Amino acid sequence: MNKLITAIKVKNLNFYYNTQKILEGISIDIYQSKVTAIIGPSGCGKTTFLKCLNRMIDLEGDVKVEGRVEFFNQNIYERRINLNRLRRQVSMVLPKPNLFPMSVYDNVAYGVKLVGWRPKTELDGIVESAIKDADLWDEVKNKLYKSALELSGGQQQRLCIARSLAVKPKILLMDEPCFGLDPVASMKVESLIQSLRLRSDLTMVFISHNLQQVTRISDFTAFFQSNENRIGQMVEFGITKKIFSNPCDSRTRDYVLTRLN
Ligand SMILES: Nc1ncnc2c1ncn2[C@@H]1O[C@H](COP(=O)(O)OP(=O)(O)OP(=O)(O)O)[C@@H](O)[C@H]1O
Repeated sequence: MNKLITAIKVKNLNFYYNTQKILEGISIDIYQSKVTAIIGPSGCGKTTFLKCLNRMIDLEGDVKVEGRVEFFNQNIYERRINLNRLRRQVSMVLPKPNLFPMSVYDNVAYGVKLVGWRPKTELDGIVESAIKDADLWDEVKNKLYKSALELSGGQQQRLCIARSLAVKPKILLMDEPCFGLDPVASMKVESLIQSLRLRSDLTMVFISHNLQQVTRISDFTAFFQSNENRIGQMVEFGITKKIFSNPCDSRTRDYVLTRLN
């Protein structure tokens, strides 16, 4: 493997909803241009962790974050951080498509327009290339001005990814991107992640309960689990092949083996 560059460095992260501790002592490096999967049982804090990486967690109300999350060496919990810029650079796709009740085109153009005015021809080019990057162009090129909500669930999810790609994020966070999709639609999202993997300018982090999928599309895997006090911890992090063939921790082995076989 080539020399790894850290895009996001998480150092000793603790997280609380109200006063309840949800995550404890999480330290992990997210490597640039690589795909990192977050796996673990329901309720161990995977989504919470993902939202800490671009401060979407701030929107959850009474929360407290301790420790550091550095995005290319800058602590994102510093006061002077520009949150809109951060969330463009570290973009997040949710489990259920959350498109706006607007046309396909306007959904993808939305974030780009927020950044600043551009001539129509330039905007058209950005929208087309983001939809192509999301492997969706052939399916929607004749429906650009129709409501995005008329697309199938799988197409809507790929359009959400196109909307994120349009603002040229450095990191794409995806929380169970195949949630609720049928196997064919799920496979299309998976192929899309595979094709985005070839891009050296994009780093991806995704949560999945489908461990077969994790072995197919991730380079690194982090296994999270709640401890006896029901606080989420990262049990193990490593190269996906190693986590699934020869993990260091018996808890990882138990989780992975019972779900893969
Ligand atoms: N907005 C909230 N306020 C209070 N507690 C919350 C909130 N959101 C989540 N929690 C709690 O935080 C803990 C971690 O939840 P989280 O959704 O991060 O887990 P998860 O590992 O992503 O679960 P799943 O795999 O089921 O999606 C759970 O105990 C959950 O009930």
